This record gives sequence, C-alpha cells and structure tokens, in this order.
Amino acid sequence: MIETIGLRKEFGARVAVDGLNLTVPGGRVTGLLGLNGAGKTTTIKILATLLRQTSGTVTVGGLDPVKDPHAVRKRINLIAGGERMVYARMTGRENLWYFGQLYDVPSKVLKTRIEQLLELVGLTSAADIRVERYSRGMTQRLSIARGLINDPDYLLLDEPTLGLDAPIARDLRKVVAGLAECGKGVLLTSHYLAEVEQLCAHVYVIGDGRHLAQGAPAELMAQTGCHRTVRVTVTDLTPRIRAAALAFDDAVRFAPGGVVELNRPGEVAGALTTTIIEAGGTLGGLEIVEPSLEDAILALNDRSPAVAA
Ligand SMILES: Nc1ncnc2c1ncn2[C@@H]1O[C@H](COP(=O)(O)OP(=O)(O)OP(=O)(O)O)[C@@H](O)[C@H]1O
Repeated sequence: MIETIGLRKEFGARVAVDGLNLTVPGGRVTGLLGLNGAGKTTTIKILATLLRQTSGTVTVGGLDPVKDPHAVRKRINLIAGGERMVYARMTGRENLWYFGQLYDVPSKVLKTRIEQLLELVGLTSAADIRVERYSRGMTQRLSIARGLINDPDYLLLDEPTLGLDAPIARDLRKVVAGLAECGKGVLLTSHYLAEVEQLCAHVYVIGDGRHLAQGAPAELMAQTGCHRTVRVTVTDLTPRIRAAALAFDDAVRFAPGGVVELNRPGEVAGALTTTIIEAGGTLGGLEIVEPSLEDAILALNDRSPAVAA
C-alpha cells in the first residue's frame, strides 16, 4: 500500500500540499479529486519520486521514496494524460523496449511483456509504426503500456483520459478497472467525474492542499447533503398547487415550464406528486435526477473557509 502521513509541499511561500494523509491499497482504484490548483499533481509527483516533500512521510509498499528512490521506482509508475511520455521518432515497440531497459527488466521477460502490453492496449498491429504517425488515442494507449512496462504494483494516473475521444477513454477505463482487479493499487486524478464514480471505490477530496473529505463516491454525496432531485412537471401550475407544494416542503423550488423541484434525502417523489394531484394538478412528467460527484465536490469547496477565501 502507498501511505502518506502529514504530507506537505511548499513552493516558496506557496503551500501546495498541506498535511495530507492518504492510503492507496492494492486491488482498487482510489480517486484524488479537487478543483484546479488543489494539489493533486504535486501529490502524485511526490509519490512518483519526481518531487521531494517539504515534510511528512511517504511509504510505498513499506519503502521510503526519499531514502530508497530506485527501489520505489521499480514498484510504481506514472501516467500523466496531459504529457507526452513516449518518443515520437521511435515505433511503439521500440519505445516499450527502451523504457523496459531503463527499468532493468530482463530482456527475455521484456520481450514477452511488450507483446502482452501491446495486445492489452490494442496496438499489436501498429507496434512497428513510428509514434509520430499515431493518433492521439494511440499515443495515449502506448503511454499506458509504457506505464506498465515495469509491472508496477502501484500506478499513478494523472488525468489519463484527458482529451481522448469517448470510445478510447472507455477502453482505457476498462484497462484501469482490470488492473485493479489484478491486485494493483491505482491512484487516479480526473476531471471527468463520471469516470471517477465508475472506477473509484474510495475517493479523497482536497482543496488548497488540504483534506476536505473521503469515502466512497455515494458516501461523499450523502455526507455533503447532495440528494436526488425530484422534478415534477405540472401542466397547469396554479397558485393553489404552488402553495400546497410549499406546505408539503418549504425546500420546494419552481422552475420554468411548470416544474416543481425538490432535493431531499429519502423517497419523496410519491408524496410530492400525491400532494400536487390532490391540489388539482395534472402531471406532465416526473423525473428523478441522481446527485453527482461534481455536486459533492462543489459543496465541499463552498463549505471550506480556507478554499472559499
Ligand atoms: N513548481 C511549482 N512552483 C510553484 N508553485 C507550484 C509549482 N507546482 C505547483 N505549484 C502550485 O501549487 C498548487 C497546486 O498545484 P497542482 O498542480 O498540484 O494542483 P492540481 O490540483 O494538480 O491542479 P490542476 O487540476 O489544475 O492540475 C497551485 O497553486 C500551483 O500553482
């Protein structure tokens, strides 16, 4: 498992990471979320041994990256979606060979592993084409293969699907889910919150480098009071119906098009529609809108005085 205790990183007077305690166990995808500048990339770079923390401790499978960076690098790898992490002038296969040698993977093992990884990311037929001729999605898939070349126990994914078309991003998500199923520990940052909801069993939310909340995505939504919204369309929204809806619950809101909205925990759709019908309303539609992780993150940031300041 990767563990940080009181992790802190200062860039001059700027505190990018401020006392983070994180745990990334094997066998699941852990999310690290926050608005721009929250400290996600800095945290990932520290875990990847690319940056050194100002204070606090990090252990990767029991090893200290500061004391033993070489051993840690063998056990982790980083894939950053926003950065080109492969060489354009080399073919896909040459890239994998080159990076595998950097990791001291024995040639025989490397040969087999390259074939397996090319297969995994769907690049077998393009393996001997130079990367400069690859599409963006192919380059990204090669970056994933490169990130797995040392068969890492832990994979750090910083916006891995950034800028990818939906089908390619979906394929990558399948690969990531499969890696966690195989026992690897994955730490994922992503602005695509639907991706996080789909992949992450546990999520940390940070703001201004500090811990704001953690839990399963559904727990975070519940913690932040982000409930499902009931949206009833009434064909003739008379003052009487409005009054009855407000008497039912003063959190009721009215939207254009005769829409009556209510965001409350628990099951309120049945009781609200009954109230409207009893007040003489005719239902034109009923929609239940599930809360999103985005709602939860925005609520957490609004709630945090340090972040809001
Ligand atoms: N090398 C650096 N020198 C100075 N400040 C930095 C440096 N790297 C990051 N920062 C600052 O640290 C803070 C955290 O940045 P970081 O890139 O870790 O955030 P992030 O959560 O990854 O943001 P984004 O979602 O925009 O990528 C920001 O205020 C950023 O400006």
